[in-house]
Amino acid sequence: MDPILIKLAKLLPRLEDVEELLDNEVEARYILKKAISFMENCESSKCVDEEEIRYLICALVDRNWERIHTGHFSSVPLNIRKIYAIGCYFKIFFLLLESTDPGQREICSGILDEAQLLGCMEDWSELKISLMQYLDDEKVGASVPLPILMPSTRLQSTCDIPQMEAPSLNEFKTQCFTPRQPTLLLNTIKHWPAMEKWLDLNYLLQIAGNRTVPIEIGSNYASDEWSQQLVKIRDFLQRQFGSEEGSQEIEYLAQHELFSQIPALKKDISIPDYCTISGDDPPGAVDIKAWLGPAGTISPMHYDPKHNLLCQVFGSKKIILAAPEDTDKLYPHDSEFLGNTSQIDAASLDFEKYPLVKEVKFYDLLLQPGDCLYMPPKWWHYVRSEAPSFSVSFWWE
Ligand SMILES: O=C(O)CCC(=O)C(=O)O
Ligand SMILES: [Fe+2]
Repeated sequence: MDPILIKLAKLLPRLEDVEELLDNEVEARYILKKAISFMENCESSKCVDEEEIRYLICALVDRNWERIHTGHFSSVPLNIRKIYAIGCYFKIFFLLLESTDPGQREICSGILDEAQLLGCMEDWSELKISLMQYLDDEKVGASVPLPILMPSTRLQSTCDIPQMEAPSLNEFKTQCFTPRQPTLLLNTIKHWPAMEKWLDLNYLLQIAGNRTVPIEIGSNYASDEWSQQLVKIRDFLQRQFGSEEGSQEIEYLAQHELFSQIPALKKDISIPDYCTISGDDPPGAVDIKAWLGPAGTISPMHYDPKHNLLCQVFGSKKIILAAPEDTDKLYPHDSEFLGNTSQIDAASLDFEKYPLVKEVKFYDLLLQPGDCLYMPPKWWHYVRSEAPSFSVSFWWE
């Protein structure tokens, strides 16, 4: 066995670590007990049961994948997600015992991403990070090179909210944060390495192509045709920005914590200092989300509970805002999961169907590369990309 793998295997969960997860989980207990004891001894002896344990671990992963996909994700018990993640770890080790060639490592990297996206892995973060490094040293090339986007020049456009040129922390605090005033902050992220590097989509492909991410399919998450899928970034980039671009259904890598999944990309951005200004003492963590997609992605009118800086790396976005005071006139959906989302199409208002909308004050703006939009909590926003676009949002309290 590869000496690095032997070291990594020592980080695998032991029975005493997972005991409390397995209270009513007879099947999982039986399988994990066998797998744990196999891995603890795999250095010294060849275990006769290897084939059987490998099979059982795959069954455990499949069974808990099904349980995770039954009902709404938010109601899946945490221990099921943890058992799924642990099963994935063991599945990866069994695959690596078979072979560590690049193809096999890519398969394992996909399993690890799914474990991270669907499972709950916070108790095993050392193992996760070490495994990620071990699996992720392959660079991916494109079969047909992806385009290198041109830096765009600033367009004249209407802006119904105040604009400030990279304000100081104090200006931001007194003129935006404290009065809860949405503001367009011009040329605020011009210094990010991402501003140049990400224009070359082959760079994103190289660094992240092998990784699996959740993609939204269909242009609007509130419509019936909308769905989500886990896909390789390579396939997503090729479909949406490669030579076939435009012939496909719109796919959107939306609201995803890409930078904790792929730390190499985080080096290209930085958390704006404005996020240190906080109503909480000490300030809480900042949630960083990536939004990458072709022209025509739509986030329907909705609000979020936190302060938000939506930063634009490339492409531009048409944004329509409305104040929290107008919530009752924006016809939020009745369902629990869409309660923060309006039924109206903000880009094409239908006063007959939604008469109260006539009384709403809407604010239009165009978010352009290098700029960021400050949105206070609960402000409604509709967002449509006008060109291939990459934004990064920072949410904080
Ligand atoms: O850019 C988008 O499509 C939506 C962004 C958004 O809703 C947010 O940052 O909260
Ligand atoms: Fe949002």
